[in-house]
Amino acid sequence: MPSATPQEHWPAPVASAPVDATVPLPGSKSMTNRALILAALADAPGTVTRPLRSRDSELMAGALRSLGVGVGEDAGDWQVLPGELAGPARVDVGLAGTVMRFLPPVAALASGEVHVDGDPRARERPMGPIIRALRALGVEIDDGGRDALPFTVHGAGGVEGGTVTIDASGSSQLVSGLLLAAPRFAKGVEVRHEGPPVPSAPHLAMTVAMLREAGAIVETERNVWRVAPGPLRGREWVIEPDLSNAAQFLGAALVTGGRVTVPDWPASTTQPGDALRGLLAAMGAEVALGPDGLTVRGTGAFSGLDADLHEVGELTPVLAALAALADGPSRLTGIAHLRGHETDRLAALVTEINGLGGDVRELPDGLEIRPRPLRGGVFRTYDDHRMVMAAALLGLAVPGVEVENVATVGKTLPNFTELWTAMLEGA
Ligand SMILES: O=C(O)C1=C[C@@H](OP(=O)(O)O)[C@@H](O)[C@H](O)C1
Ligand SMILES: C=C(OP(=O)(O)O)C(=O)O
Repeated sequence: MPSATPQEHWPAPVASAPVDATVPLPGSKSMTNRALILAALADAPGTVTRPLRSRDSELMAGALRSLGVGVGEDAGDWQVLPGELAGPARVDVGLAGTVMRFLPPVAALASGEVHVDGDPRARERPMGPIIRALRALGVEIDDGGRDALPFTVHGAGGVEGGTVTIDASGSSQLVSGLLLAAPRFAKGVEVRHEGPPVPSAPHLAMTVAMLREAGAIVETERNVWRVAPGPLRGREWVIEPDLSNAAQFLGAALVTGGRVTVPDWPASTTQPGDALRGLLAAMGAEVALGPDGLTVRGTGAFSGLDADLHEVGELTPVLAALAALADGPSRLTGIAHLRGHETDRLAALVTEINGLGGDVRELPDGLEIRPRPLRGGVFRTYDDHRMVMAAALLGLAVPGVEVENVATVGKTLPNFTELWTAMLEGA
């Protein structure tokens, strides 16, 4: 099936039989963009093997190049040549949370001006805490009083660093961004979080683990992270498949009562997508992790889900779609911060699933979903890749789901429609 252009609606295919497929997935967005930052700040050249090639990771590579880092290509892998970081530069973060939160602390290490901006929605995503934290660490930033994008980092060729307190309840990336560049700060950093709980604990664990793999000294306590100043090693980063992007494929096994295997599923990982094993099992799937990868089997019937998704928020859109097709009601909580994601995901899911005849209600911190017979219609995606993935899953069971701007899925999975079609053809 050809990919649709942004203006066309993509007719989500209905499953005519239980799926029976093995779906190899491209690399993790979160690992790829961390590896690029750590490689750029290293003391020797490095490589990123099997990286995700998508809008978010190309934006990260482009941003680093504009600061003087060599990011070359070799058969789809990236070779990273750290260089003197210097402006003037203009950085486009697109709608990538990882770029908008991880790049400014790197820009602060450069000499010269670095202007940072992104898509219109990027200007609405939480940035204030990291802007204020960088200022407290000695960085000059001109944001015109907006406390948000766009802004200009006036790089002085180095960052003093030290201790800073921030409220990272809006996004774990506000902490990760400070930590990833901190080995290069003169005093390193101590980040203390004060406020409602920080979401996405696995992503923070990923930041700490990858920093340590690069040779950084990192200590953590509850709501405190300390990174000592010191060199980062140039090394090879081998990127795991993106387990969050497995959600809709594995979900297809439940919806159709079939089987989906995702190869190369790591035996242990910091990726939040690994939680799919427990979450899908709780909905009634048979889940087996073996030498072939992760295999999920559905029986045709599956139950609703009562889960706190605070730590794995990015799984919400696909789980909500699955819940709308389940045998019983679901309650997904702990995800108020999704209002600051690519779109207000709670509002978007309520509007679009209910637009197909569903019954989804917004809670102060989540969603309540009561399955109802759904009908076809246009499913709007709000520049959110995961809304495309959610719509495709609904379309397996609901004839006539038309997905608006399917190309927006290229944020993290440019070959999504091809993989989806191949899955349905039993690849
Ligand atoms: O650090 C990362 O790679 C990410 C952290 C999470 O962000 P939030 O903590 O803002 O939800 C997650 O949702 C996002 O997709 C990727
Ligand atoms: C929230 C997400 O992305 P971002 O990295 O832009 O925050 C996501 O991928 O679900």
